[in-house]
Amino acid sequence: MSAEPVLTATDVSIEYLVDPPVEAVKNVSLTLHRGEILGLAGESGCGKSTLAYGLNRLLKPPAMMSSGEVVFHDRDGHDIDVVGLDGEHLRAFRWDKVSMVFQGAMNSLNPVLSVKEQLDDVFRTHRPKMRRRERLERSRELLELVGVDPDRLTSFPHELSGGMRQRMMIAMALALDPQVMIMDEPTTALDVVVQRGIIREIMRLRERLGFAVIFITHDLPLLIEISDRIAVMLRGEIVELGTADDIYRNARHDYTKKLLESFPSLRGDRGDFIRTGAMPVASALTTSTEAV
Ligand SMILES: Nc1ncnc2c1ncn2[C@@H]1O[C@H](COP(=O)(O)OP(=O)(O)OP(=O)(O)O)[C@@H](O)[C@H]1O
Repeated sequence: MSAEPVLTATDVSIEYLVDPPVEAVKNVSLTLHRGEILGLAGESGCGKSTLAYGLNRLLKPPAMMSSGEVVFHDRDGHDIDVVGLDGEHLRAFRWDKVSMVFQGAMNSLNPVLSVKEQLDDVFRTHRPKMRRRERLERSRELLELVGVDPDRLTSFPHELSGGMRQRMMIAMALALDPQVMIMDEPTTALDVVVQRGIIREIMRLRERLGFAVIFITHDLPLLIEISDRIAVMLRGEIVELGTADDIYRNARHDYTKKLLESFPSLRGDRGDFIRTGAMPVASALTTSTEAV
């Protein structure tokens, strides 16, 4: 992780314009650094997804960003005012600079197109100069990157296991070499062994490709395991933000303490294996390399 910022949010507030209006995100400021994994923790309904969607300009009515600034610091040195983007510029920004992996790949993948056709779509839209052969090579490479046999390119989503579909989503999110990936409960619907395999893959890819991650999950032990820093949200506000070690060992806010206590595996000595050793993820997660 570097100290160089890649995404800065300042005083972001987001409302759902329903009756009565819901203030889902309130004056949130945070900085995501290049290559860092920032975990977003907090109970259901605290505003994690709304904030993530806001950062990537994916909010749809009745959601509205009522105030705030989001700036993307591109690797070529330019700053992009994300809130001000529209039309072609917004389309080029999403996927290219910041991509997103949602829970439940079946809802995000197109059921009537093969994986190859879906990856091809991404390239044809964002990299119109790429030749057919290059697109195919890059698609095969992406599948290999996420631990799926490239021969699966011709498969349709329903022909793949849940874990493979989620890996395909990650491949699509990686397709344009984004600098930030927002992952909203990317493995929640999967069983624990599959989850661990995918999380390990994400960590490995992050090391190799250097993108930063905003990782959203209810699984606080997992967040402590994989994050560099963790932001704890409560009723739309970030009430604590610190290194994962600090959050785990020296939580200050009562709510963070309560959240930690609600995970028995984090209490007392049993939790001490977490984040010890040089490779926390490898130490605590299974070492199977099978793509499931
Ligand atoms: N379409 C909507 N209309 C009105 N209120 C909404 C809508 N979507 C979300 N909300 C409200 O906004 C608040 C934040 O919701 P959000 O989904 O961002 O929370 P979350 O922390 O991501 O929850 P979860 O972990 O369950 O996904 C909640 O109070 C929720 O009820």
